[in-house]
Amino acid sequence: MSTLLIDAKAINTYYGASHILRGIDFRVARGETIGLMGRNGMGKSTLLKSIMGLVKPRSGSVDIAGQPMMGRPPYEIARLGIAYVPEGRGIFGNLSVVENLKMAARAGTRGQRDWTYERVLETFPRLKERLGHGGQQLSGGEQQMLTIGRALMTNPDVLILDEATEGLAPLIARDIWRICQVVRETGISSVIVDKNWKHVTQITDRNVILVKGEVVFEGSSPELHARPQLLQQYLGV
Ligand SMILES: Nc1ncnc2c1ncn2[C@@H]1O[C@H](COP(=O)(O)OP(=O)(O)OP(=O)(O)O)[C@@H](O)[C@H]1O
Repeated sequence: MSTLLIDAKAINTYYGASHILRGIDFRVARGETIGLMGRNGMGKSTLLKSIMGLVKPRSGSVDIAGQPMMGRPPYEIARLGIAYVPEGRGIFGNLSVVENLKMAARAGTRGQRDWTYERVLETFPRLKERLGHGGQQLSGGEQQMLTIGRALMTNPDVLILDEATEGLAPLIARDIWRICQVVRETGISSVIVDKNWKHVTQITDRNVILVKGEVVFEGSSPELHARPQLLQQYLGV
């Protein structure tokens, strides 16, 4: 079995005539935590959507767990163990917290059921206090936790978080980072897109920086920290 859970090669993605992703290679190995960084509009979300089958690249290949999946629908990609939490959430506002979580439950690709309803609630004590609430009655941070909790209920091999802490109060954001660490410790791979490079690089094995749809840096957190001029140049920090 391939050890690469995601193996995207030479991806070129367009929106109409705009050439957004320019020959990107991006891979995720089992157990790896990856930071995907870059300023606004550099193509991070488009890369994630290209992997998830939400946007079809014009050329390149996307293999998921060793299977060629480019152009396949998102649910088929999710079935291969990829859980995607898009920017801006996406819970079912008219369903309760319990319903949102329980409807997502399934075993992972190897039959694993590490993330049960009970474990998700232990990990997100705030949700436990809101079980009967409808999704739309939750605060932004609670909604984000519910989306992540729902993704974990699918027992994924890879968890993809696009701007999960965006707009959240610092205490709530800290809770999301704690959860990222728990996810890492349970051996699930993650791809984390976040503006806070300090938090990102604390938990990542590898970081990828995009500028105008191209990979301009790829390396470990110590490698990135050793080159502060890159942070300045590519992230504007
Ligand atoms: N549906 C769309 N149609 C046309 N252009 C789009 C669409 N979505 C994104 N774009 C453009 O594609 C480029 C890359 O956007 P993308 O959302 O992938 O960037 P990003 O790095 O995720 O940044 P952000 O943090 O702002 O989401 C931007 O120039 C954006 O304006």
